[in-house]
Amino acid sequence: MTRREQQELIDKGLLLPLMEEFYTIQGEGYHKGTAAYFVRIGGCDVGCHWCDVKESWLAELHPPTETSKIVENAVKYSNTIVVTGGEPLTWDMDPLTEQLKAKGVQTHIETSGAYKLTGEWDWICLSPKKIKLPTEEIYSKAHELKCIIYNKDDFKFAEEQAAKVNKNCILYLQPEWSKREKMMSQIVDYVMANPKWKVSLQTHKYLNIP
Ligand SMILES: C[S@@+](CC[C@H](N)C(=O)[O-])C[C@H]1O[C@@H](n2cnc3c(N)ncnc32)[C@H](O)[C@@H]1O
Ligand SMILES: Nc1nc2[nH]cc(C(=O)O)c2c(=O)[nH]1
Ligand code: SF4
Ligand SMILES: [Mg+2]
Repeated sequence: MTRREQQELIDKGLLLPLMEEFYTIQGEGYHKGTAAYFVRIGGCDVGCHWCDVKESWLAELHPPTETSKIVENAVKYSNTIVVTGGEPLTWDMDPLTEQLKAKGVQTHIETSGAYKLTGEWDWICLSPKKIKLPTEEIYSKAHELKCIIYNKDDFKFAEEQAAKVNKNCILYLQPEWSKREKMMSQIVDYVMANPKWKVSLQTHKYLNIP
């Protein structure tokens, strides 16, 4: 295949830069505690300084993989597939989710929402970032809003984002991992004072699982 042919398939979402895939327990948010197969797609240019998967950022480092092969493999493990990254919406998610839905599995996405929403999703976890805000369209579609708290200013940003989501969207505050000791007590106080919010922890890190 020439580079140009490869790029055309990537543009169509028929090839995706696959970083890793693993069967684990969803650690975060509404579905925490539920077994799911994770598909991590490389490529992200949002640039969160505290990102816990910076190795995902450069798409070129991850092998272009046939979407059909990703699906064929993933459905062997679980009937819930979590697509994450990197930023999965960097790519056209229509072929991936169309094929997953054809196999009858649940499709979940972890996204910053910074790019056009593609794909057919049973669950959208929107985790907005100040440095590259979500597109307007995703706020009406998100099932959960998961705001990361790194410092005090992040509570204000979380409220601004909560004002934009639909009324059924479940609201979470999740401590940034390296600041968890400092921020957790503030998050606890905040959630007790503002009970529309819930706490989300990265429980997989406490459990030492992927
Ligand atoms: C690695 S990101 C990949 C998906 C997408 N790019 C996004 O940011 O939503 C998966 C989730 O981990 C969160 N996350 C990343 N680094 C984190 C950290 N250091 N502490 C807490 N949560 C983090 C993100 O906000 C997001 O909700
Ligand atoms: N167990 C587990 N749960 C997760 N929830 C969101 C994750 C992510 O990196 O997107 C993640 C992850 O990497 N592992
Ligand atoms: S948007 Fe997600 S993957 Fe990209 S840098 Fe931020 S946390 Fe990491
Ligand atoms: Mg993670």
